[in-house]
Amino acid sequence: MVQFDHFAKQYGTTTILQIDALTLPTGIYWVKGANGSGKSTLLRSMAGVLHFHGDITWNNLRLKKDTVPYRRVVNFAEAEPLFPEFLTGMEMIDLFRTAKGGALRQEEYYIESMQMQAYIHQPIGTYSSGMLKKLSLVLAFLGTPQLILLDEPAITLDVQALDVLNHWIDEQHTRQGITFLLSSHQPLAVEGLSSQYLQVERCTVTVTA
Ligand SMILES: Nc1ncnc2c1ncn2[C@@H]1O[C@H](COP(=O)(O)OP(=O)(O)OP(=O)(O)O)[C@@H](O)[C@H]1O
Repeated sequence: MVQFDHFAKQYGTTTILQIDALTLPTGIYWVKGANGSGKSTLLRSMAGVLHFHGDITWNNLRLKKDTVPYRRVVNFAEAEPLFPEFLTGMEMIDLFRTAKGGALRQEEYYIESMQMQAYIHQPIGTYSSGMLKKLSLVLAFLGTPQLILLDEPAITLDVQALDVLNHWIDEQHTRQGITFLLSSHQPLAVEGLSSQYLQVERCTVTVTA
């Protein structure tokens, strides 16, 4: 369960989001909203990447007080990921898996199902945008996350890769009870997607049936 407690995010003097109190039970949420409404700001705040006022809690872990344990179970993939170009995909995976406490060789299932074997040992600087996106999605599933935040996961993915991603989400939600927040401008074909979604509008976030 996610809880927002007097959450507010400003850039300079402009308030982008204000959520006094909001609880999100376990589930799969589609985060909707117009360009510039604050979807990425919301997800980046929840990931602990941005400074904000108030606090966000995942179960009993408060982001600001329990930062390390919170970030261990909350994984995030940026809309437009940026990684050091001189590292290989596998080196990034090793770094993330170790930091997130994932089991040895956990990544193999994800690499194989996304068919990334041919380039996973190549430097990231040689990757296309779709290859980079796939890597960022693999990283978001490593460790033992309880909440996964995916910002625009569908962009640059081919149809086959999108099917694989939908399967990962459905499988991890069903088997492990992982909660997902997925921001997307396109309708998502995830099987377990709840009928509720998060509507982000300037300054407000509402859960809508
Ligand atoms: N670093 C920043 N400095 C100042 N303003 C910012 C910054 N980042 C985002 N904003 C502003 O915050 C608002 C929300 O941006 P955000 O990227 O969260 O929107 P979004 O809903 O994800 O948009 P899109 O659908 O276009 O990706 C926008 O008005 C944007 O201009």
